[in-house]
Amino acid sequence: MKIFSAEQLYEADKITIEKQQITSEDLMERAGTQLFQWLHQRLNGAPVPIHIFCGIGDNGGDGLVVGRLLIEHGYNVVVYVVNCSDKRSKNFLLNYDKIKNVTKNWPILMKGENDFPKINSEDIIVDAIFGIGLNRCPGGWVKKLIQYLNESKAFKLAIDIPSGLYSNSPLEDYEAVLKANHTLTFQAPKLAFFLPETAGFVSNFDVLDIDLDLEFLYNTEPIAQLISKPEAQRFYQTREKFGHKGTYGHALIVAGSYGKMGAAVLSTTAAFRIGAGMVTAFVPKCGYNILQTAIPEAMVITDTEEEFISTVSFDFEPSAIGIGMGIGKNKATVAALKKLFKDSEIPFVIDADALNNISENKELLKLLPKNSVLTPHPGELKRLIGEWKNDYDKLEEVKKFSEKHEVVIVIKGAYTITVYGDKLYINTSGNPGMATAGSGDALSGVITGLLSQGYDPLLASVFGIYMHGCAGDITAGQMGYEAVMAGDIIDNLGEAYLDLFAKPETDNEANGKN
Ligand SMILES: NC(=O)C1=CN([C@@H]2O[C@H](COP(=O)(O)OP(=O)(O)OC[C@H]3O[C@@H](n4cnc5c(N)ncnc54)[C@H](O)[C@@H]3O)[C@@H](O)[C@H]2O)[C@H](O)CC1
Ligand SMILES: [K+]
Repeated sequence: MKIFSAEQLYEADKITIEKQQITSEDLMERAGTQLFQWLHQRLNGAPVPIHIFCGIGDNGGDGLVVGRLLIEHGYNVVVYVVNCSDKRSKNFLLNYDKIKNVTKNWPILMKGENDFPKINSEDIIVDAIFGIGLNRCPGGWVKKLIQYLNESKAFKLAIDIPSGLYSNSPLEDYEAVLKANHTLTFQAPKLAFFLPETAGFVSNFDVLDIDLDLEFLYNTEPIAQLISKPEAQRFYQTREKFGHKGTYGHALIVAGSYGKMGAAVLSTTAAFRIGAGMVTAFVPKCGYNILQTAIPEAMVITDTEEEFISTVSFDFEPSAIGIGMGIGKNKATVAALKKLFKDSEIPFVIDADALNNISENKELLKLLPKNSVLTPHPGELKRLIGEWKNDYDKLEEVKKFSEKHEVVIVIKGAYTITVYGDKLYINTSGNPGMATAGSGDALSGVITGLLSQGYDPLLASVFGIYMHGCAGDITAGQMGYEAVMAGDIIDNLGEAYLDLFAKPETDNEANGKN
């Protein structure tokens, strides 16, 4: 699914109105009707008090539409107009008149703190104050109203976007944003829903399709691309009947140091589980028995050093190299990286201490093999590209780094974001159970294993991240978040493949009625 900027959505509105020969009022009615149906399906006529807070623009207009429809269906609704300015949008005014024709309880004009209504914890708050037209940080009594609503225990439903949040630019005041329990957003989610500093205001959301012009949406370059199952299904490369282990590549995992051999075991196993035909682990001598015992399927080459990597040598042409997991920062290891990067044309996955070694030895940056995949967690990213002001600044800096060094950067997090040039791919699988030691080692092994099967670096990253997260979701479903360990995620990669094309369970199957 594509993510568009506010400007692109306004453009989509305009084109939809022209091409479908409708008015903007019709489009608002369409949006408001979708909102009503979502609520009506869930409320089923329940007499719960619903407080709708309308701004004076089209977000407010949506609030008036859904308010009118709820009132017409007998719901217990009070509508307030948050009079933050004397301006009124055209469609706000049209719907302000319409709602007055269906009730004698006309919208209540709010002019300040004295007008804040009493809201009980079992009530519902509908936030239609600001949408994607927010153009400055809410202040004064309007900010206080947002804080008042946040203090309420009532269920908060945001229309299009929680008021006070920009759809795709940095926040100025975290106190002036509604903390929505659920957001109903039109046509496509907004970038702010997925970034660490702002995702917390959205928590859950549903996308309401308001039938914007498909051709425009198809032809418009998005500011980011969401990666979910449909995209992953398209990335998957089927296996031919007559494949053999050589068909699926021979990956090399360069990992481990004394006390951190587990990273080598996890990444090597993950490369196998995601489908590499053969995997050789290159480890310090101390890892030989460990690897041969833990993964008999893997071949093992050892360094001349007992406890750390000093010279990487191998007698075959790897189809992909994953390096860094648990390797530590010994000077000899840095020298080995230099030599390896200089001589090699093979696609790399560069993780963990290999990234830290690059950050501390900037001459390694110039040697970075093109089309490598770098997989930093936020701390490693800071060391690599320096501090950033906010999430948007971070993304811009990472795009510049990716373009300059011609590499794929995987920014690991709740929504892992893959950056390639100026393109952003936001993963939607995964869960907090995956914040556990070794999860990153497993991901590096997965991406290396996909590279080794011939997936290009961008596809190997985006598809690998999705599969790693999907395996994590299956694991959390089996044992809950807290018990998830990296090895369990790897063990469920096979299940993740099966899940990719499993037909969705019908309600009867889900309820055990076949
Ligand atoms: N295609 C769609 O997604 C559709 C979206 N719809 C809704 O329209 C809003 C956007 O409406 P717009 O009138 O452009 O802006 P807002 O309602 O978000 O803003 C209201 C108004 O408030 C002023 N304003 C902005 N910031 C502040 C502030 N901090 N303090 C005071 N006043 C402020 C600003 O001048 C705006 O005029 C979108 O979110 C959807 O809800 C359509 O209904 C259907 C199609
Ligand atoms: K809103």
